Amino acid sequence: MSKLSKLPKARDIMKMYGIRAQENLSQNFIFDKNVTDKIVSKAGIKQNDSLVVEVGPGPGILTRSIIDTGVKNVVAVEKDKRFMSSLSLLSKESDDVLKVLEGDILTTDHKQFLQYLKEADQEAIHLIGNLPFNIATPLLMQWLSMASKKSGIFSKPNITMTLMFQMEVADRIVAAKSTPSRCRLSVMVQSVCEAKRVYQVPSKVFIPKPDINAAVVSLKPLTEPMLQSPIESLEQVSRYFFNQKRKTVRATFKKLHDEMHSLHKPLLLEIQENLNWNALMRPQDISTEQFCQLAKMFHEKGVVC
Ligand SMILES: C[S@@+](CC[C@H](N)C(=O)[O-])C[C@H]1O[C@@H](n2cnc3c(N)ncnc32)[C@H](O)[C@@H]1O
Repeated sequence: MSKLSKLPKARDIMKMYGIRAQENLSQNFIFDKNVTDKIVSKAGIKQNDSLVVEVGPGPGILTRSIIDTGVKNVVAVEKDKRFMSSLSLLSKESDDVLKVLEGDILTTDHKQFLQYLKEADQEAIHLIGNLPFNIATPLLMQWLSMASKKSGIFSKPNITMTLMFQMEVADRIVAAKSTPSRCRLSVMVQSVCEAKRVYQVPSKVFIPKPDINAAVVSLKPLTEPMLQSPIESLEQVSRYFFNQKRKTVRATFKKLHDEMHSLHKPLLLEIQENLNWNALMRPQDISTEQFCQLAKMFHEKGVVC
């Protein structure tokens, strides 16, 4: 039995410190360790893996499941200072495997994670979290951008993200082309990562219970990059196409042509000819590779949407 099991239960922590869930921090807690153990098993964390970064540990049940794997370092970033006392107790009990940072994950300097890795470390790194739903998509976009530029923690190889999203967002992240949930987010994610939905979590496991179910998604940066332009070009191109979701590719190119500066019009026609796409496709039928190809051409020719 884990020595952490001697610590107060999460519900008792909430009572002891008089903590109530705050909606503005998207606090929907999981108190059932069987569920958090399952999330951790989906992450594939192994004993002696170098580092797990957890977003928003809150009362720390998922954190306990992570520590129980025997990983060398866990860095947990929590914005709500009301959890600091119980998390430092957990840190002590973990023999300092757990390091707690009070702050906002969106602005946390990744040097605070990198300090726990050796220069030549090739071991697995995990980013994990029952994400606060109000920052889940902006955080994912930030990490995709960093992964595409190999900056921050993404300068290291062998990173896996195991992240909980609202079910509808998880469906959009993993949606294949020509499926109903396909959108700009699917293209952005799949241009940088391999994405799989690995665990469906019913709303009843959360306290307070949200209106919708959630799902855990596993994301692994591609070893052979598909994106050959800055991710911002892909962002711009895919946004333009998905803003006219019902239009065919031909109609979208025509609209773009009409809106463009006259200097760019010949370049656009050249791009269109080289693409050799089915003009009757709609944005959801365009593959991620095709969007990346388009973004590269736009970037190289200096054309903006
Ligand atoms: C959905 S709860 C999950 C809590 C806990 N991991 C669990 O599974 O029970 C989200 C957690 O993220 C924290 N949080 C919200 N916004 C944050 C931010 N910008 N940076 C870091 N933590 C944040 C909340 O305070 C809360 O503890």
